[in-house]
Amino acid sequence: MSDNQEIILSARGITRDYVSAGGLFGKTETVHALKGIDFDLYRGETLALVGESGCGKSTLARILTLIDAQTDGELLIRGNPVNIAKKKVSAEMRRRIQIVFQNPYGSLNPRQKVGAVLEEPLKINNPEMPAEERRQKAMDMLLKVGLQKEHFGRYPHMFSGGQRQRIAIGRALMLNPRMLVLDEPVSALDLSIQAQILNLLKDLQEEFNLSYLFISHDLSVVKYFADRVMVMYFGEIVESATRDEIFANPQHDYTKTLLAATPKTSIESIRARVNAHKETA
Ligand SMILES: Nc1ncnc2c1ncn2[C@@H]1O[C@H](COP(=O)(O)OP(=O)(O)OP(=O)(O)O)[C@@H](O)[C@H]1O
Repeated sequence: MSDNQEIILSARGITRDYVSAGGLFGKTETVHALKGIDFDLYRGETLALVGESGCGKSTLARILTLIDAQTDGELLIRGNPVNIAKKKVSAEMRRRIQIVFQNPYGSLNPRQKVGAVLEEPLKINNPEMPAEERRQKAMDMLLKVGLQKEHFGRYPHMFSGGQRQRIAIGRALMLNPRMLVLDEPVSALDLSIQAQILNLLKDLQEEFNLSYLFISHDLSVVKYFADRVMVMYFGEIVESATRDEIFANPQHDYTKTLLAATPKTSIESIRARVNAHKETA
């Protein structure tokens, strides 16, 4: 956890209902996707959100990144309430929280060269910025995420999955956010590439003092990567503790079930892969 305990984001009783028509006899149906989520995210920490498919992880990710509105409850960014449904949100707040999705293939525009992908957030956020300055910032970011100068003019399809995820991470960082929501950022990648991307994320976190909300179904990755862990089950956080506490002494039955389903070997192997990558880097 961070030394200075500065809270970047707080969720207080966040709920999200989805109401859909077309149930039996045309009745509406309500899915209670989130049922009162409470947590604080501190500066510089990685908070993992784990749970099985359908438990509400992506719904929470969309609310935290101001893509979707909560049905009830309060979201605070550095103490300031934000509510997109009530238009209580500034461009500055949007800038501060960015998201990286699981699928680097789907999240990049195939018709945009990498340089343009990286320049776009600056173009939208600060149209007055001179073109040359924008280009330079995009080029600096390209190198920072481990790509090369000559990649600037290439299209996304010319890159591997890992390289595309580097581009997506670079794009997310262009506006100097304080927080990234990482929604299964390495799940679509080969195991050896996962280690490289996790290392890149760790380096960037240290350099920019970033806070991460790290969504994952893979507890071996979480054990390597997270400082704290929240376990979600049917729209509720059923357990929340430090990484070491969760893995050594899980309290909730569902957490125990999740842990029992993760082979010890996979936890060891992610550590070995990451260390191997560090040695060759
Ligand atoms: N637009 C929607 N309309 C109706 N129900 C939805 C909608 N989006 C999500 N849900 C429902 O809300 C619940 C939570 O879904 P959500 O996608 O947040 O879960 P998840 O944990 O992210 O799952 P996955 O890992 O499969 O993406 C599920 O029951 C899902 O069917």
